[in-house]
Amino acid sequence: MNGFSLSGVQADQQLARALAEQAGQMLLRLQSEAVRDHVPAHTLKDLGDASSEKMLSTWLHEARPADAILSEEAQDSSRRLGASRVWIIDPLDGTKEFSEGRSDWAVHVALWNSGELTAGAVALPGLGTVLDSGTPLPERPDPSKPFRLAVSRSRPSPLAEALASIMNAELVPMGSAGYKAGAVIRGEADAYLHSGGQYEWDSAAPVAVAMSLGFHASRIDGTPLCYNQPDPYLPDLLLCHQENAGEMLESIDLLLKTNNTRPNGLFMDGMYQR
Ligand SMILES: Nc1ncnc2c1ncn2[C@@H]1O[C@H](COP(=O)(O)O)[C@@H](OP(=O)(O)O)[C@H]1O
Ligand SMILES: [Mg+2]
Repeated sequence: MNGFSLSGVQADQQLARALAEQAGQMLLRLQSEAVRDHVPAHTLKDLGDASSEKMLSTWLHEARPADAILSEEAQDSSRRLGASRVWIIDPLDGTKEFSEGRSDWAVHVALWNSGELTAGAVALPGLGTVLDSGTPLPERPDPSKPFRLAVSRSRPSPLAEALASIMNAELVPMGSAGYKAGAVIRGEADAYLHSGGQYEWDSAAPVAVAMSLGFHASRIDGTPLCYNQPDPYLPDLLLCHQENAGEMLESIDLLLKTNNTRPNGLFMDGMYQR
């Protein structure tokens, strides 16, 4: 396709997709060689994060030299706070799962432009797919089947566990925020709930993709997710179908009110004690 025929938004979207896909393929090769050569998990973790960061930042600097970048794997700079265009990237989301030779990990590339996420792609190399605003949606699941709530496999949020219990929902544990958001988009889960800690790079691309496809995405109190903030800590997220958002947010509100013993909330600040 001739790049000059694309509008700015389409060109950014195409760039986000190409970058996520290329980095994902490189990581997939790295992972399979490392598994073959019995490379220790902690070495593969560092190698994966560093190689994907290098690839994405080099290509972004070449393709969009004027834009700022916020990345999990690079030193943050205050320059991004005065920039109108900021690429928010997580070069390897689900690093733990990647290092264990699993397939639930992702590459996140999103563009924040003047207050909005305007482009995004989530590569799921373990599934051989890249999700973006053009991803076709599967048929909706049978509503008589139990509601499936995607949660972290290594640190499931107590709020998600409590919500699943009152909704009579099944918990579906998986690694990676992008993979869990992808499970909702791909129809493998009905919602993704996270609380207790996360950063802008964990959710920006998954949220950009999901919202462009018409899904609901917000903080767990229903307020908008705001990106390119001075502090990139963005600890919680609800991603679901629009028709489930109202009921889920009401139930979450009830749970937070009945369990709220500190200003940030028992479930919200990651300090929950069993
Ligand atoms: N309590 C917490 N504090 C900070 N980051 C968290 C977190 N819980 C999950 N995350 C981050 O969110 C991503 C998805 O986590 P999970 O697989 O547990 O759902 C991971 O990103 P990375 O793999 O990029 O570090 C993980 O580090
Ligand atoms: Mg991440």
